[in-house]
Amino acid sequence: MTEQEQKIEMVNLARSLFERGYTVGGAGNLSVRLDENRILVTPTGSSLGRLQADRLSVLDMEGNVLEGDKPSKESIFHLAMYQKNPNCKAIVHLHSTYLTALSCLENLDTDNAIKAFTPYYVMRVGKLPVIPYYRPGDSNIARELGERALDGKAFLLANHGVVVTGSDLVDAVDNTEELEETAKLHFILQSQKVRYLTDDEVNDLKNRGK
Ligand SMILES: O=C(CO)COP(=O)(O)O
Ligand SMILES: [Zn+2]
Repeated sequence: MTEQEQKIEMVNLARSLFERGYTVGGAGNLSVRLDENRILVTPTGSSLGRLQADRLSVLDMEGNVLEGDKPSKESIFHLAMYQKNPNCKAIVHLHSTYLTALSCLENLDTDNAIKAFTPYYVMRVGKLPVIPYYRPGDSNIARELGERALDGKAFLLANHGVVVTGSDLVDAVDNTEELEETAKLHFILQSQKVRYLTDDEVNDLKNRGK
């Protein structure tokens, strides 16, 4: 894909997320690793429903702006994750309803906020560690996500939202949609007796990919 095609893909996927209610207002941000030395990221304060390809921010790995508008205030955590995990090629950060609701609960299991009860959650995401609350844009989010970037594909930011990675932007968006759906089911099933997948069932899925 050319760089221009990657920009257009980001605009289209962001609009699709916005139109289906995964994000509102100016919340959330997306990024893609363009090459060894540069990332593409959504501008700060922008609605994911109304991005423009030629205004997306291009940054070097130190966070210097090479092209486009002022980048997301969360670019520092995006950069930290790319620097620590070379397999991470795209990142979606949203305040989607069910995952954000989950992030506000007390007494979450910080190693894994959603225990597996469906195969696609295991195949696409696996587990959901929780990062403690810091204000949006705080460099501590970058420090924590950098330290844990190799631990998994998705992270819940306490009292804030979710961060999901992928092998490209389509993969990161698909992982995010699956995870938001899993959080929704988690709440629907809240007062029911759930049969969780057994360790053997989870391991069998892990070995098969998606
Ligand atoms: O979700 C957000 C902060 O956590 C949105 O911030 P930006 O508009 O700077 O990307
Ligand atoms: Zn946010």
